[in-house]
Amino acid sequence: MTKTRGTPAGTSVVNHGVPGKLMDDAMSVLIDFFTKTPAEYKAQFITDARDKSCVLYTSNLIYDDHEEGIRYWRDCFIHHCYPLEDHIKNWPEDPPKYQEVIGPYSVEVRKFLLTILDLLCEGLGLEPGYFAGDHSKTQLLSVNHHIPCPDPSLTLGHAEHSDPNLITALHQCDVPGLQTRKDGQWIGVQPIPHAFVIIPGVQFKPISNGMFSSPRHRVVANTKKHRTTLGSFLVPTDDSITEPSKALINESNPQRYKPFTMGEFIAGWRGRLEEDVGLQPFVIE
Ligand SMILES: O=C(O)CCC(=O)C(=O)O
Ligand SMILES: [Fe+2]
Repeated sequence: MTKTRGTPAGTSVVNHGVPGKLMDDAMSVLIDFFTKTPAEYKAQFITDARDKSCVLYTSNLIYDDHEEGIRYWRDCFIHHCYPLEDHIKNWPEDPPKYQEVIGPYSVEVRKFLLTILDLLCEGLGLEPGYFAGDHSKTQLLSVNHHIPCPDPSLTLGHAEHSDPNLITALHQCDVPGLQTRKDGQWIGVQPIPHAFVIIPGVQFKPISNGMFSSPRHRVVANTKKHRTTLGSFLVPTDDSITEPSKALINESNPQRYKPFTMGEFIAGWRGRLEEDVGLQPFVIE
């Protein structure tokens, strides 16, 4: 059985079934991608077209639209992972082991996340497998790379946010930086070797009829070291419906959210950092 260590940012999970060697290989391939793969090769992934298979960008995908105009101290590489055979051919060929390592890594992380989702079903009164179809069909690997920052007091590696998707498994390198908010204070989420930090996304608030909130988190920049993290995101398809679990609704706990599709949610979300603002259109007053 998985051994969990509760932190307010979600939960760091070890003994999760993803082999430690595969995690180390994945981390080292991605560090190589950011630090050794020639810039001329990587330039092919820099694009404004958001429907491209792989996108390499700096700061925040949607910062031009962002009302606060926030810029992050990070580079990010993101691509689809599921179904593997549809996407692997579009992934980088430099480092040469990219596809050979990240293919099995993404398959194993997906299996693990689906197991976690089944455990969450129990607590939410949903039948096992409830999240296995369209709710979790889109799988993204989002890799953050933060170079050393001369003045961390001026910027953040990643601004405070909640993840807008269903669930995230975050794999940190050994350089700290992730922080979570608890009782108005920021607390560091220390990297634990071979652990994943599980971050339930904003979708769990309406699914749990308001019982769960998605943990708010941010990343502080570091003056000396590079920091790399691999985020595996499971995201509902655009037409998948999010709605409160019927098992949690009764006379004393009436339904608090209308059903909505992921497409409707994302159209209004557009990088808002507040989960409650993104969910506001679906609240039953
Ligand atoms: O890099 C980290 O530690 C966190 C990244 C994160 O929160 C995200 O990609 O949503
Ligand atoms: Fe996040």
